[in-house]
Amino acid sequence: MDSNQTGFNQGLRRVKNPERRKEKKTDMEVSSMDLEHQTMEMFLRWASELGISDSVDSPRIRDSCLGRSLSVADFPLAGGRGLGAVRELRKGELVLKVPRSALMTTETMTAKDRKLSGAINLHGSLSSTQGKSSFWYPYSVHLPRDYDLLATFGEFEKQALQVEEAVWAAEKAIAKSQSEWKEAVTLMKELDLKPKFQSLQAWLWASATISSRTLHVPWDTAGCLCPVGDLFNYDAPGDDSNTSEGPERLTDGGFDEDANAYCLYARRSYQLGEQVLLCYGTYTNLELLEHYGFMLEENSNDKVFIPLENSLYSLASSWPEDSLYIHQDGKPSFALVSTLRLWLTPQSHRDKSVMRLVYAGSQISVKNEIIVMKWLSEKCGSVLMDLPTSVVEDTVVLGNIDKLQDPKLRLEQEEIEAFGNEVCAFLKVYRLWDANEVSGKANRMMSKWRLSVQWRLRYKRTLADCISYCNEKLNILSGTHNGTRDL
Ligand SMILES: C[S@@+](CC[C@H](N)C(=O)[O-])C[C@H]1O[C@@H](n2cnc3c(N)ncnc32)[C@H](O)[C@@H]1O
Repeated sequence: MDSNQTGFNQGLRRVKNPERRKEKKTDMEVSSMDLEHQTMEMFLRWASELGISDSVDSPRIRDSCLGRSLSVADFPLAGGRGLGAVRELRKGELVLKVPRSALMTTETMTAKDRKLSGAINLHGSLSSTQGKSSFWYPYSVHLPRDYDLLATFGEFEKQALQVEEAVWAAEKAIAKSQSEWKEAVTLMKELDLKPKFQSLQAWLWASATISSRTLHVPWDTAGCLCPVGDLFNYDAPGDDSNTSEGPERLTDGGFDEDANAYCLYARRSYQLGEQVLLCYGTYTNLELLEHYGFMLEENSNDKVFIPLENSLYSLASSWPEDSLYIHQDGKPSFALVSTLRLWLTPQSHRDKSVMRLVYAGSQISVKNEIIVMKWLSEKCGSVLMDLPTSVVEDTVVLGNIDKLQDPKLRLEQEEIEAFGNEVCAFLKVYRLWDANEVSGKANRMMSKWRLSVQWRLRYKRTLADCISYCNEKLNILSGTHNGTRDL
């Protein structure tokens, strides 16, 4: 966000962004933006009346609950709509307080909506927030219309993930949503929800809202929806988790019993205009996709798993299977290297001194280390070779998806055909070849497909970086190896 921007309006800002498309907006786009702006103002006033505030001073009902510390703004490259700092913020400073009565939990839902008093089920409750007469309407009108969580992926987007582990995660998420929906249909009928709220589509929307927006509260395992507090976009926890200031909090806030409110704090210092981010927890990119519908190009918590031999897993009893992975920067995990060192040592050589070295995380011998690095490099190479497309091809596909999504480009059929097999297959699946315009649904599926390609590309880059890491180690080791005797 640019600190010289204009248009500041009661905690709601329009930001100038160089990445934003520069084309002139159509009348329809302008009026829908104005409407969004108006309903956002209405929402921020409503939130202020409920005592939500970004100011430490005693709450006084104002025109907006924001404007003292934060403002709503658009961050197209980091989560879209989010909250920006309207002044310099210090690390640890309280930036938002949401009183218990403003949190949407099963408890507050049933208190404010008598029709629901028999149903202790947040899924059902969410659908009933959508009517204009609902107490929660000013909040629910700003919930996203569509989500990109794995459970919402179609067959094409699921297969586009390519990597077995990821395809399987998507399959599991889709199957889980469907079976939960089937179980809930009876309850939804009892609630007499309108048929459109009983559909699988509505269920997916409600589940995704809960998965991607609820915060933990101690009294309700379902968690809570936290108006305004759920506008913070995500930042991964840093590596500085054990600084001199003590361990970094995994989530930057929580329910404070004394204040009887959900309190959110600045996790670091922020300059005026910067986006203020919240850490929702520690997630790999696949987990972010599953629970939140996005991923990070740079995520220090990302883990890349490669298929390993069963005999290696059984040997790794000291380390859980999920500790055998490659970090996003290509470095193999401590447990993976240690297990490989042992696995690649002949059984007859696995004496006490070798075991001691293995558990201490030390190299057994230069010769063994060379075998380990060669094995890992070859393994990553063969995983990459077995995947249907390469890093270069995926980069091209991503660029082509961006072109397809660009409304300014009116592409000719021949141009699109030249985009290659995957693009053509997508257009065929969604019957877009003959369509004059890309429908809303096709656009939404394109965003999910883009995420799949982005995820698999990040996965492949990590494997390629692991090969470089191993080769660098091998260079150093072969120097050592030539100069010394084997241990
Ligand atoms: C709690 S909401 C945050 C506010 C959200 N941007 C909004 O407009 O309502 C969480 C969702 O925001 C998006 N999001 C959050 N952090 C993001 C990030 N760093 N990059 C991309 N998308 C992000 C994801 O869609 C996620 O499911």
